[in-house]
Amino acid sequence: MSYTLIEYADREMLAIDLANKLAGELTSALDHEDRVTLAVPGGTTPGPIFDDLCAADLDWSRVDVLLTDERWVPEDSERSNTRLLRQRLLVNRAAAARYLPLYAKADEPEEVLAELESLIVPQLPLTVVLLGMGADMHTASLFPGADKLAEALDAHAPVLMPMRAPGAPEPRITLTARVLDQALQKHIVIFGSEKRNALEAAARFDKQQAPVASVLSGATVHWAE
Ligand SMILES: O=C(O)[C@H](O)[C@@H](O)[C@H](O)[C@H](O)COP(=O)(O)O
Repeated sequence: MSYTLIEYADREMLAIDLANKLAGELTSALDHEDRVTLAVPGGTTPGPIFDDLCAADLDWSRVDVLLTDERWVPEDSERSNTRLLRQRLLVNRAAAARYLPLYAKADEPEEVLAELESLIVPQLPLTVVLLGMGADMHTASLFPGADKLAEALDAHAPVLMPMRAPGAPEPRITLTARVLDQALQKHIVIFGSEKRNALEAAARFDKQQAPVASVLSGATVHWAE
């Protein structure tokens, strides 16, 4: 399973360089496509990347932005990834992008799954995907031990799936492994030694134990201490 690892001097340099790289890939894709898609993670890692990327000089009006996964909480919750995106990515020049939601008001994701999925399906394959990873080797909301993990890792998985996992305090909704893996450009961003060791170990585990292994092939991993 071959991936490329880039080490950065610090997290700030990583954010600047990675934002430039993502913007460059979107710009190149826009040269020959009417519309392109950018999928990004939530969590605590990507905020500084969004702060740089939102200022990129490209035709954001032809970019569809979506999350790789969402926690099933209202948009005003501190835990909402949508909230993070609205505050730090869908601002500045990137405010012109179209946002494809992974959340709608409903008690459970199952109630609105088909509606959310129908907006995403026409935009596939994803042009550029940025993923985060947990030290438990989950990526997006593909958690080891999650109730529907096997189905979400399957080559014939639907595009979007609800997911509940022991390590996740609320239900999740996630793009499935095959959708993430089929992205034309794949990037994974991780900070710290614990995650780097986990990432390097992931290639030796099966995908059920290390879901991130399902998207590693051909990916670029961006790391800073
Ligand atoms: O909603 C989420 O939590 C994510 O999309 C998730 O997959 C995240 O990328 C990892 O859990 C890493 O999270 P941190 O960046 O907070 O360590």
